[in-house]
Amino acid sequence: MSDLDKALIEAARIASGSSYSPYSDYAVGAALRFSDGTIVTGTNIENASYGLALCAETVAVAKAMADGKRGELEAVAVTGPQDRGDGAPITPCGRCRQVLNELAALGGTDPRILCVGNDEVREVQLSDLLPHAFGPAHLD
Ligand SMILES: O=c1ccn([C@H]2C[C@H](O)[C@@H](CO)O2)c(=O)[nH]1
Repeated sequence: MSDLDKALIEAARIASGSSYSPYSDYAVGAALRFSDGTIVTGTNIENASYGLALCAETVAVAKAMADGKRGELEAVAVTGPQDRGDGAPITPCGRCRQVLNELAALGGTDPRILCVGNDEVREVQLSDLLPHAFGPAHLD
């Protein structure tokens, strides 16, 4: 794995340290890398009204876009807790796939998604996770 990808995964892990997840105790970290090298991170933010939880990936996209970031989204790393489940790589939920797709479409990329597990990093493309996506082009 490249040093750039290792750094992206590390950034996601560090971000998960700020997770506010008292209800699930499931800290997720996400890190976005743009083609200019910029990294934007996010972590999950839960709510006493459980269904209002914000996922790490969605928070990262919101942070980037709120700061005016509109570049080419190159890669995304997602990390979860290492002591839960079977340690399989964590994959973005359905809503996060759609949210990521919007940012990716703006920059015209199909980003690599690095799904981090305990013993493995599974790399997929966003288009693998969300084939035939609905996006901004449909509204032209
Ligand atoms: O891709 C995912 C999947 C889940 N979560 C969060 C939502 C909730 O806070 C916790 C348990 O579902 O993990 C994310 O942040 N990203």
